[in-house]
Parts: sequence; C-alpha cells; structure tokens
Amino acid sequence: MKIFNSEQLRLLDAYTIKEKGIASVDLMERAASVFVEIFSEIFGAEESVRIICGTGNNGGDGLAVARLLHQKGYTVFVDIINGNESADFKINLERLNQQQIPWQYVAELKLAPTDIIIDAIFGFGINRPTTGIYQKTIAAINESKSKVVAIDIPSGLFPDASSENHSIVKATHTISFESPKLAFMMPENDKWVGKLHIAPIGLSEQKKAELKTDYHYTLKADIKPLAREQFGHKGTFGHALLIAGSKGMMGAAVLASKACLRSGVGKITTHIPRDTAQILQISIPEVICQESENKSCFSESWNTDTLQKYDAVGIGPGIGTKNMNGFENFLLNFPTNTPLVIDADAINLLGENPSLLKYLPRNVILTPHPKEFKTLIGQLWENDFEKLELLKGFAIKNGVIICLKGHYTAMALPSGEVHFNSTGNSGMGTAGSGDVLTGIILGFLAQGYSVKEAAIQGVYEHGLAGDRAATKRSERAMIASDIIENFI
Ligand SMILES: NC(=O)C1=CN([C@@H]2O[C@H](COP(=O)(O)OP(=O)(O)OC[C@H]3O[C@@H](n4cnc5c(N)ncnc54)[C@H](OP(=O)(O)O)[C@@H]3O)[C@@H](O)[C@H]2O)[C@H](O)CC1
Ligand SMILES: [K+]
Repeated sequence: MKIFNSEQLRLLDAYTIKEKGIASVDLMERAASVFVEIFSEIFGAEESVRIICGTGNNGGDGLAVARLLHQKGYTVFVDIINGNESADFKINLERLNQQQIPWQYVAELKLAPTDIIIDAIFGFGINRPTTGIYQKTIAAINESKSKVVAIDIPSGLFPDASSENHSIVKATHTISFESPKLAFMMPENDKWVGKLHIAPIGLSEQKKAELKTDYHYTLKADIKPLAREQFGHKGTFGHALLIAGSKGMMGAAVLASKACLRSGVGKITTHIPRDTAQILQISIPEVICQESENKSCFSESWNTDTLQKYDAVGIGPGIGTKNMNGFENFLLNFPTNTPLVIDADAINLLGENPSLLKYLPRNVILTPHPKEFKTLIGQLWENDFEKLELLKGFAIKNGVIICLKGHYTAMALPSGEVHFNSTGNSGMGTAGSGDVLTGIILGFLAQGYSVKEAAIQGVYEHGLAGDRAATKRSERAMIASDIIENFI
C-alpha cells in the first residue's frame, strides 16, 4: 500500500470527487461511516461519547460521526472550537441541528471521567504548531483519563514532518482514512497514535496507481510467496551458508540456522568457531556444521570459489567484533553475484571500518537495529524524519537494502523507496529475535527471492510469526524460539 502525503491526499480527494461525480460532503459522509463502523467494533453503544471538533473538514468528519453515532444509540455531545468553517463543516452542523444533537462552543473543556473522546480538531490540514485554545484543549484531553479515538490523525501531529515538542492529542486509537500517514511510522510518534486502524474510503484507484511516492506500507496483499516446485528437492531449494556464533553466543547461530531451515531452504551449512559444533549439532540435527580452523568464525582458507558454492550467505549473529582481519578477508573474497545478508556484529565491524563498504557485493541486505545503524553511519539524528533521510541516503549511496528494525521496520532500497512493515508486536523486542530474522531472510535469498522480495517478505513473515506467538502466549512471555515455532 502506498503512503501518500497531505498534498497527494488532497489531490486524490479532488480527483475522486470529479471521477466518481460525488459531492465532497458525500465523501465526508463515507469517511464518517467507515470511522463509525470501526469505532462501534471497539466501543459499545452504552458509552457516552464526547466529540471535540475544529471547524475544517476534520471537524466536519467529527460532526458527521456524531450524527451517525447518535443514530446508532450512542449518547453524544459535541464541543466545537470556534474558527473558520469549511463548507462541508457548515452542512454537517446544519444536519446536527436538524437531529437536535447537543453541542456547544468550547470555552474551557471539562470532561467527565466516563467520556470517550473523539478527536476531530485537526486532520492532515495542520500546518503550524498548535497554540492558544487549541493547545489548551489538547492539554485537557491528554490530562483526562478518557480513551481517545482520533479521526484520521491525532490533532496537532504533522503528517509529513517532525512534530517534536508540539502539543499533540495522545490517542488510544487512530482511525486513519485510506492510507497511513508517514508520521505514524516514526517511533517518536508512537505515544500519540496508539493503535492504528486503516479505513478505506474509496478514493480513486486509478489516481492512486498514478501517484508516485517513495513510501509504502506492506500488507498481506503486497506479499507474493514463491511457488514451491512439486518436483523440487533439497538440492533445488537452495543451499545457504550462515557464518555465526562465538564462545558464549552460540545461541545466535542456533536460532538463525533453525529459522533459515523453517523458511523452506533445502540445506544450510553453518560456519562456526572451532570446537563449538557439538552445541549446534545437538540443538539442530538438520544443520551441516562446519567448524573454522580458529577460535573465530572466520576461516583464513576462504576464497571466492569456496564461498561461491552457496546460493546465499548470511553473516553476523553472535560473531563478536574482535576479528576485523577475518571480516576484511571475507568481504574481499566475496563473490560479486552471491546475495548476502549482514546482521548484528558484522554491521558493527562495517561501522568500525567504513572503508570496507566499497567491497560489498551487488546484492546485499543489512539488518541493523537503531544502535547498530548509528554505529554504521557514525552519526546521530535529531528526530525520526532525519533518521529516515539518513537511512534512504545510505541505501542510495551504497547500493544496498537496509532494514532498520523497529515497530514498523523500515526497508530502504537503492532506488530511494522505503517499505514499512505492518506485522509484529512488542514481544519481538527480545534477545534472538534479530537472529531469527537473519535466518529467514537468508533462507528466502537461497531459495531464489530477489533481495527486495527477501527483505520485504522476510520482515513481514517474521512479524506474522511473532504475532501468532503473541496470541498463543503473550507479548510479554514470548521468546525468539516461539517466533521460529510459529513460522508457517
Ligand atoms: N481525502 C481524504 O482523505 C479525506 C479527508 N477528509 C478529512 O479532511 C481532513 C482535512 O481537512 P482540512 O479541512 O483540509 O484540514 P483540517 O481540518 O485538518 O484543518 C483545517 C484548517 O485549520 C487551519 N490550521 C492548521 N493548523 C492550525 C493550527 N495549528 N492552529 C489553528 N488553525 C490551524 C488550517 O487553515 P488556515 O487557513 O488557518 O491555514 C486548516 O486548513 C482530513 O484529515 C480528513 O479528516 C474528508 O472528510 C474526506 C476525504
Ligand atoms: K484528528
């Protein structure tokens, strides 16, 4: 799914009105009705609902929502912050009066603890930080103990730029129209958005296809699994090489190897330090163990021919950062066309010696978490929008795919595109979860997925398996092995 900016959403809005010959107020009605559909699945009609509206189209949505909830039997009360009224706001205020739904202009907001608040102050039309009565009302909402449901976007949040230090409504749920806003993907905004719901309102599919954006949100419909050949065998489903582990960190090699096998790969050879094969062999009998001749997992005897035998290579889980020479030797000998996934300490090694970046092969996926990303680029960022620019810049400059792990893992491609993942949960913030991801991506690469497919699909399915694990156990109690066990 594409992520559009506010200018594009306005264009889509106008185009849909023209193409489908519907009035803008009818599009507002459609938006309000899909909002109410989702809202009523979350909150029953016994609830008393306070709807706080601005006077633009977000406020207009709020008025239409008030009317539709009233018709469904909810007790509603509307507060309006006086301002310039949009045409569709005016129409909906008139409709509200016809139904004799109570409303008032807000002077000072006083909320009952039992109220559910619907936030309809500002939508994507916000163009400056909130001040005065808007700021005061937002503070009153945030100080209340009420559940808050934002229409389209929590009021005060800029959809396409950083809103650091602004006054923003802290929503429990955000029901957003048609596509998520870029701001929702940023960890710094997690505290405002709450649980995100996407509500399609039927904007023009043709125009959506035409509009270009760098930003995408991966949903089930975007995932196209590779067909598994009926006559295939372990020789045709790919042979992966994983370079992982060190003394005390062999669990990382175990988790990544097992996840790789679960991804459907034909064979995996796991290259580990000397005298550590027993741990791996006992944990996973299906793995081919290959011990290094020394204490690190880097073999001096590696050359392009030995590495070229594999369909894909993964390096990093649990390797430590002590053997820079070994890593350098690995990269210098790495075959140009073999896909490679680089994780964990291998990323830290690259960060320590950025001159090695020029030796990266053609098809590379790096999977840092934010701290590893910081080490890799050797600089900090002021806010998450700046971090996103740095991520894009790194992918473009180095011709690599880089997956920055997080709630919405961001995958930046050399083309400048960024794909945000939609699956996963906080239970995946647990030791070994990243090793599992490396194993899955490696397995997909070895089976012939392109680097783009392996990254996007690997991250998506890793999250999906994590969601299944959380359902069976809980986000708190799940561990990395549960992600592997729930990979189907
Ligand atoms: N295409 C869709 O997705 C649809 C969206 N709908 C809803 O419409 C809003 C966007 O509505 P819009 O009227 O464009 O904008 P807002 O309601 O967000 O804001 C209204 C005006 O408020 C002014 N403004 C902006 N920032 C501030 C501020 N900090 N303080 C005070 N006032 C502010 C600004 O006007 P100015 O002239 O003062 O600059 C805004 O224009 C969208 O989010 C959806 O909820 C449709 O209902 C259906 C289609
Ligand atoms: K809002």
